[in-house]
Amino acid sequence: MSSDDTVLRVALPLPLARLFDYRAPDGVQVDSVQVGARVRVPFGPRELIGVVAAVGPLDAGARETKSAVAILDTEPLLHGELLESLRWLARYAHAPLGEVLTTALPAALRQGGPLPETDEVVWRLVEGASLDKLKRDAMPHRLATLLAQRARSEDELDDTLPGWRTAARALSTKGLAESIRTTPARVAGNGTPGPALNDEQRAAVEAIVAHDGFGAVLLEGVTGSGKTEVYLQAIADCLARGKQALVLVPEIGLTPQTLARFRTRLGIEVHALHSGLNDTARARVWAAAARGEARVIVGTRSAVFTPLPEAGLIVVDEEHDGSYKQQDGIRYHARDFALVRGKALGIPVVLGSATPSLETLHNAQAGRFTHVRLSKRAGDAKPPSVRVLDIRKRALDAGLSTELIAKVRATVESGGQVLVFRNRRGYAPVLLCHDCGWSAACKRCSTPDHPHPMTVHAGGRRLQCHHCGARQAAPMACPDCGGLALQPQGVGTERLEERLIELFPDVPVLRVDRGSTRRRDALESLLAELGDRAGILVGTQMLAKGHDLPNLTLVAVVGIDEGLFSADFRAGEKLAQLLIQVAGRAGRARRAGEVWLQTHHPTHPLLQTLIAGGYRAFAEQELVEREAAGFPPFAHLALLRAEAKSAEPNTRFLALAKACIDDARIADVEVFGPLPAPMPRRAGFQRAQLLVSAPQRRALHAALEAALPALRDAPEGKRVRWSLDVDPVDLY
Ligand SMILES: Nc1ncnc2c1ncn2[C@@H]1O[C@H](COP(=O)(O)OP(=O)(O)OP(=O)(O)O)[C@@H](O)[C@H]1O
Ligand SMILES: [Zn+2]
Repeated sequence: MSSDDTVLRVALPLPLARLFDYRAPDGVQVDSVQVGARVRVPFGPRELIGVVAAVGPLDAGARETKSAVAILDTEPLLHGELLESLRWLARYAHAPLGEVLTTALPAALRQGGPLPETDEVVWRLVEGASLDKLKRDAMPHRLATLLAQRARSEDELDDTLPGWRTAARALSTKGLAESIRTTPARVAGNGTPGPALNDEQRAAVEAIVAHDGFGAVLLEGVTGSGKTEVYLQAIADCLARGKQALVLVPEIGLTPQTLARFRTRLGIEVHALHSGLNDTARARVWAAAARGEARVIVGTRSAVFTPLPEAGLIVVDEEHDGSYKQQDGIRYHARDFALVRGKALGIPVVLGSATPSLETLHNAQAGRFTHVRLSKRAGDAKPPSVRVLDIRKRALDAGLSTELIAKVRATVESGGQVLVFRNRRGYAPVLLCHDCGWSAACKRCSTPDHPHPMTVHAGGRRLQCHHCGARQAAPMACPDCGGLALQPQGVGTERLEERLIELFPDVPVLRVDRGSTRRRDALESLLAELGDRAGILVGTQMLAKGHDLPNLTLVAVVGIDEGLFSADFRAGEKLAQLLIQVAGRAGRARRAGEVWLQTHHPTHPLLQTLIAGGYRAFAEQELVEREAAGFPPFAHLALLRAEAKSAEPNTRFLALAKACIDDARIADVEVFGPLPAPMPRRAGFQRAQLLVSAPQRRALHAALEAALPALRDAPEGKRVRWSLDVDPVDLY
């Protein structure tokens, strides 16, 4: 094959399910171009960055083939396992490879930037430095003590010891410390040993490290049972074998507290990857991992795309967490993709949770995952006791019953901390006119049949739509009847906070939700400020995870009743997980914890089962029901969504899709719809959907495979925004 007849097949970031052929740039030997290298190519009037997916013979029927502008990588950026896994993902999501690669690469690399340098300035003590002359506990002494454990990069010092630079200068002048440029992670020191593991924890670590090759391990441990200690030991083992470890955590679980714990215990630089990093920093971590310099990477969802040339272990903490599912673009599930990668890499994957997803439990029961349990809390902590408070016919004060207020008072008076959990941000869920019954609805998200209420914020002065973000000032008078009887209905976290401050003026009341803690570390400093003092935290699910508050003894759950009656078949599972996780914040240290649950439905089966038998009993019952109803994990779903300014194009497109799937005549595939989405209008768009279900994945994929080519070309498809979600988590 002469190089004249050889072309580069390039994956471009376009919603087109094909590769694009280009000749090598002028002066470049086509044979020298490697699959996985980035390339800059002309596309219409613009230039795009793509990735070479294959090098192959020119298609005989091809018209003029343009030349690429430049090859950006001499070594392939994507190769080996990661490239193969991403190709798998493209097939599984029925998405163009170019879009999958765009999702997987850090923005700076996607835009064509060079693979960044990864050496950093690292501080260390000079040989034989004596700390005797330093004043104890002064900054230079504290810095020197840190450096005595191991050398540390400037980035890490910024995180751990604010204001360290002056101290470093002082140490350097005294000839005690020096800085060098090096690649960070190679400067391992000694970790600080953690608590001695209990028998269950030890068995769990052994079950993980026993895997020589791929194996999925479900680590089901009650809240506070020491799952993190198990991860840390397994990671230490992985490091000792000279391998890299990747740890995935939920979006709100990656706190500076977690990172500090990992760094101290492992005695090595831990690279964090999360949405708070800028593009350069992300690309640097990616590069450090690709070069094998980053040995431990802890990150949120998209960190699952980190290259791991020397992989040894992947951990997915809180594997049931909703934030692992990407909800737009390429709708991948980080836990599921972690399993795919683990298999391709031949390494163990640990899925940890106190409340495993039903998918994962089902896999464990079917024998596909090893199942290990931590059945009790670590150390001296006891499980919290749970009390259900029947509030039917009781007077409520900002949603709080008299008994509950008395209990909160008793708790703070005895020096304890209280968490009041309410999963609704804002002041009140609805603004209602008491004269005529008008209520404030979002103009962009409501239909005549489905008014979507706007949430009241700022003590009643502002209205906000939690779905499309629309905001406006609250009206002074009712727009319908002109009456002045507008009243916020129901209770959100803001209103609870306001009332609790009035009721308990002598203790700090802190509100924790997305409104109050936009910045990543804001929550951390709020909690640090509270310390061990008596006080009250009011919050949404942001408070349900990841935080160890030793002095928190009472968790009060108010207003979860909406969740008991949702139409979504996963609502029960989500509510059960949330309740167990929130309850798990209570009594994590020596003081015993209590959970009080206020409800109008004390006899609801979900609550009854959870209280009598815990998450286990709930999950078992729910699995039976899912099987009977033919829902996941006993069926596999794909959701085809369409949105348009009016309803008609959606229906046309989805009807066509249904016809295409029906025509394919794949056995056992069922199609439901077209139907309006559970939220039939959002931000001015009408929304409809088609649900495809099959008992076997293979049948589901065959049906999609058969229908998609026609849908991609159909004129009906050009009049709507449509997307396909394989394994949807939210059905709207
Ligand atoms: N073997 C042990 N002995 C004593 N204390 C332990 C032991 N293992 C863990 N702990 C302590 O128990 C607490 C809970 O541990 P850890 O955070 O690992 O639990 P977890 O299961 O990850 O918690 P959760 O998932 O509920 O957030 C921590 O303060 C930890 O230091
Ligand atoms: Zn809206």
